[in-house]
Amino acid sequence: MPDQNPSPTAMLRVEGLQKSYGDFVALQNISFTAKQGELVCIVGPSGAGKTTLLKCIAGLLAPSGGIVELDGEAITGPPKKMAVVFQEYGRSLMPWMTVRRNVELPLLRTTPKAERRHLVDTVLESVGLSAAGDKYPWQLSGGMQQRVAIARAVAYSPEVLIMDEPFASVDAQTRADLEDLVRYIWKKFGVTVLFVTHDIDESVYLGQRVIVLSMTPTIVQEDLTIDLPEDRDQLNTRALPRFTELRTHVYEQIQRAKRDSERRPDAESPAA
Ligand SMILES: Nc1ncnc2c1ncn2[C@@H]1O[C@H](COP(=O)(O)OP(=O)(O)OP(=O)(O)O)[C@@H](O)[C@H]1O
Repeated sequence: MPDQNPSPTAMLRVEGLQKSYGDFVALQNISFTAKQGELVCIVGPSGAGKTTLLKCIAGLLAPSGGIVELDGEAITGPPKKMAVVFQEYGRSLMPWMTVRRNVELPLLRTTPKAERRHLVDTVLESVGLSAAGDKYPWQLSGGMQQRVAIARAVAYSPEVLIMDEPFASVDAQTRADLEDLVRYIWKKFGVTVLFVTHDIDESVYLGQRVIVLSMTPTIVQEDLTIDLPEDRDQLNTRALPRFTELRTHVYEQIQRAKRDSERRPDAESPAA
């Protein structure tokens, strides 16, 4: 039975979410909430259903059962208050439009010109791309392109920002910079962030919570509070003994998820 009296501060509520592809149960029973302004990371073994979960939350896939609510309203299609940043930034930016135009695109029908210009300036500055507004995406590095995708998502003033493996295809140094950018943007704009990653260290570094998914059929195996100091930086935070403890814990949870799925006699092997 779903909670009849959910917390008034839950920006996102997922309750008993189930998703099947034909006979294959990808998500069995997923429940969690994210409060307004929280930064929640989701990790799990490959094929656990992270993308499926995000697509259900983003209104791109219809759940087979359960509830997904944004700000108290059921999600039945892509919600206006939500923006999504995917891994393939190359495919999400329009190569024939300048950076400025790309960022402005979702605002064209909703925001007057002067306000739009100001907004685009603000977000480009926030992601360190003030000087690149007149360039085209193909003139930028991968990391810069992903900054444009983040700027565009933020310009839209979403209440929830969904990020699906956004930094999987950039180099390690750029990745560290982009992680810091996410925390900066999150604090500056007060947006609720749901961040899916394969990278355990990244999830612990970024998140206020880390949700660990089990293998298919998937449930929430653990919802872990990351009790690291709020002010984080790549060198000092990652050198904290507590950081090591938390990453070890999440690593063990993911190993457990894999072992449990191998032991299940009826386990279906996920499609390649
Ligand atoms: N359209 C589909 N039809 C059938 N099965 C699917 C479909 N999409 C995903 N699946 C299956 O559902 C399961 C979860 O897939 P999903 O892509 O959500 O996992 P994931 O955790 O995001 O994976 P990865 O970490 O490898 O990106 C997998 O076993 C996958 O093969």
